[in-house]
Amino acid sequence: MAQVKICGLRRPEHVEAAAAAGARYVGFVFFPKSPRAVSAEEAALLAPHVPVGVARVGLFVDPDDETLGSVLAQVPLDIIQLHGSETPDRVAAVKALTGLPVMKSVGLSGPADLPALTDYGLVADMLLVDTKPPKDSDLPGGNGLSFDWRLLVGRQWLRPWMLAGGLTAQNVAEAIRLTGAPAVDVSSGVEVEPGEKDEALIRAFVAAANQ
Ligand SMILES: O=C(O)c1ccccc1N[C@@H]1O[C@H](COP(=O)(O)O)[C@@H](O)[C@H]1O
Repeated sequence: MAQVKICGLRRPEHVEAAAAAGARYVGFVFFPKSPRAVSAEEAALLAPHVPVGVARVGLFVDPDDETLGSVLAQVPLDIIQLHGSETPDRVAAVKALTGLPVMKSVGLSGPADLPALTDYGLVADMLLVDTKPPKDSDLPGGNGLSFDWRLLVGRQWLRPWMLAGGLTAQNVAEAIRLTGAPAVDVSSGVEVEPGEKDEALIRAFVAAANQ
């Protein structure tokens, strides 16, 4: 049974649906270019809908210290997700600045990308193994694209990790079976259109991940 993170939540009813379905993490996207972006003020209104036992993850893309400080002053977050081109040194600096665990994304398209998981495993608290974004995409994640999961077969890293990238209720069980992922993260796979989550799709995803 894999743990589930539902990312890119923007409405209280979807936060509650994710938690009720059994998600262990909910994600708020602080990246203005995303169709799932929320402001700190909006996230502050969502946070009280997250029950105890469910972690509030703040997703940032190459944030500066001021952005992190401003969001954290308004929103009670449990984990910082860094989904940009942050270096290992920057990951360590964000941990020190915020005092929170940091989950660092690593985009994969082939075997040459795998060593980054070892490098970030030395500093990040968790790893998020995602699909490398297409070169012409405005979004470094949340594109609904999978990578070849066979890249991960038999591999282990220094830190707990999550699998992401193009997961849906239809493919998540197979992705977990193949990779042994202890946790999975989904955004566009539980949406009816970019940025619009759907409660039935959320429930179906969590059920499929728990098969
Ligand atoms: O969801 C977004 O809009 C987003 C924006 C910028 C960086 C990351 C983003 N989402 C993360 O991307 C992966 C995969 O998402 P998907 O399921 O393929 O849509 C996931 O970790 C999200 O947290």
